Amino acid sequence: MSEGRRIGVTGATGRMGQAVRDAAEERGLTVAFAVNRDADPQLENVEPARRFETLLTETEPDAIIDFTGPESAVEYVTLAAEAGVPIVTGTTGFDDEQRAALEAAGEESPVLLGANFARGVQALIDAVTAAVGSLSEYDIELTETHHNGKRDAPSGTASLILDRIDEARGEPAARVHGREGEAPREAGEIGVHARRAGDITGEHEVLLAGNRETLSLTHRAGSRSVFAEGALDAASWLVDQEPGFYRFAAIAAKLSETDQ
Ligand SMILES: NC(=O)C1=CN([C@@H]2O[C@H](COP(=O)(O)OP(=O)(O)OC[C@H]3O[C@@H](n4cnc5c(N)ncnc54)[C@H](OP(=O)(O)O)[C@@H]3O)[C@@H](O)[C@H]2O)C=CC1
Ligand SMILES: O=C(O)C1=N[C@H](C(=O)O)C[C@H](O)C1
Repeated sequence: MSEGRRIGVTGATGRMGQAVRDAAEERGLTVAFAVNRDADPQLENVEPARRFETLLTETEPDAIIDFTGPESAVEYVTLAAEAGVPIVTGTTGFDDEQRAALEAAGEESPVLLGANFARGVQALIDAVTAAVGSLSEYDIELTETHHNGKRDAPSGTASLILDRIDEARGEPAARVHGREGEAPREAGEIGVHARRAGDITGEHEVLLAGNRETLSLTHRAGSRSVFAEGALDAASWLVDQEPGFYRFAAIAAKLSETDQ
């Protein structure tokens, strides 16, 4: 997002909300408002979530960036769309109904969803798709590792990668979440493993194994600023778009050509 633009931030005191505000400040953007569910009245510049609608009208931001939880993200996306303000959400863990609500909001105003705003993850997905295409008979296991505060599992990124593998294979694979007891591997299934530990920012590994070789493709995020920068780039692109429901994966390549 370019200097001088004004953004609203939801989930502002969360891990990502804080990273977005820091990245915005570094770029010379103005945070028009910041809200959090239970904002501490002692905290400067963060208001309680119930003031969201009022702040939308009062501060007229160019775009909103949301990293909260599925229920609240749907609420913010719906309200922003009604007000005609473009909104980027990086929240993960949506169910089908919530996803449909996000898509419906896109009919009124630009809405962009991204399960992972790191450029390296987009490259990982491309590499995985290519590998699955040429190693079609190999077993696949996916492991994602995140900090101990993460709520949803598997990660939004893991689900995205699994969807792309299904597309590359031309059919949906059975997703086996962890294994316990007598659980021999069935042909074609994908084992999915979610680890939660310490303050790990986010790692995704796709393992492809044949009988005499393995290929391991891994992305590790070194800092949340990677996600925050990607979300700001997405917002910068979104403010010039017509109403619609957009996915980060579909525009990431355009951003890397222009903004980096
Ligand atoms: N797309 C991407 O690149 C990335 C996506 N994410 C996703 O972003 C989301 C947030 O992650 P993270 O920042 O680590 O989580 P945190 O729990 O650290 O932050 C979420 C924040 O949202 C606040 N919140 C919850 N409900 C509301 C509400 N109704 N109104 C306003 N604020 C609210 C929480 O407040 P309280 O603490 O009071 O509940 C908290 O401050 C997750 O879904 C995560 O998977 C994370 C990293 C990168
Ligand atoms: O909760 C996180 O931290 C992250 N969530 C996203 C996800 O669920 O894929 C992206 C990133 O891995 C960090």
